[in-house]
Amino acid sequence: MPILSLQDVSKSFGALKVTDGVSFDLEAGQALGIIGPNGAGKSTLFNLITGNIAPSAGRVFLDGRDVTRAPPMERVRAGVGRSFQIPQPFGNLSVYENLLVAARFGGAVSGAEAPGFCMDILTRTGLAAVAEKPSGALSLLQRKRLELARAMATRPRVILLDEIAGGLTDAECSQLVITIKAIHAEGTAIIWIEHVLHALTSVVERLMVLNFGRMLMIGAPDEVMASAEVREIYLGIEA
Ligand SMILES: Nc1ncnc2c1ncn2[C@@H]1O[C@H](COP(=O)(O)OP(=O)(O)OP(=O)(O)O)[C@@H](O)[C@H]1O
Repeated sequence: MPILSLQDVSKSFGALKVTDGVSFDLEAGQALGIIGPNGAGKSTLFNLITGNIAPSAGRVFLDGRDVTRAPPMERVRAGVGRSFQIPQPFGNLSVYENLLVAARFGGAVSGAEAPGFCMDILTRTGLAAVAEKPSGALSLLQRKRLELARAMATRPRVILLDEIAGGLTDAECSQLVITIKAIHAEGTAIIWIEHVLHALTSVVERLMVLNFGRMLMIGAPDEVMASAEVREIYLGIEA
């Protein structure tokens, strides 16, 4: 059974149909990339998965359970992790303290377990050496790593990443990709919206193209990128 399933999900804001009949399944441990032009409805799709917005039509399932009307916190507890559901990092708190707040907020660990749990995530996301640093003093790459760490703090089985590679140099991006690959290799499913295509396609097994809220194509990344229609849409927006 897929861990996540969308069935004919649509969302309109007034007359604007932002998500138009999207259906797909995500199996446990799978990594799916999402690409599409600005305004294609990518972030809206994440909000529909996390429960931050309700669909106008269609259904969302987690582990076969209909969560279409379930609030965000219930979905977090069911294993959907996304960094921005947790309050933004407090710049004057340390990296470790920020993660502790996220872990306690997500309810994934008891007070006694939390320190070890958080240090383990900081190690896996490459932040152990800066655990005591105020998060406001981090480099961009480290802030991205903290975003990843916060997404992991709720013990997710699927992590939603929204343009996490944006703004990084090629070298920094490669370092972040190594960490994301390691998290994926541990069995965590990933859905990743990203304009930095080479980073995305080095991680995901499947790629979805959204255009005007509709799923234009989903499949193996090389097949999707070989499509003439996709190449045309993507012309000029590839990072
Ligand atoms: N709450 C809202 N109310 C009205 N319109 C909205 C709302 N949220 C999003 N939209 C509109 O829906 C469309 C899709 O937005 P969305 O942010 O999902 O696109 P996106 O593919 O993530 O774009 P980007 O790559 O720029 O982040 C846009 O036209 C946006 O203006």
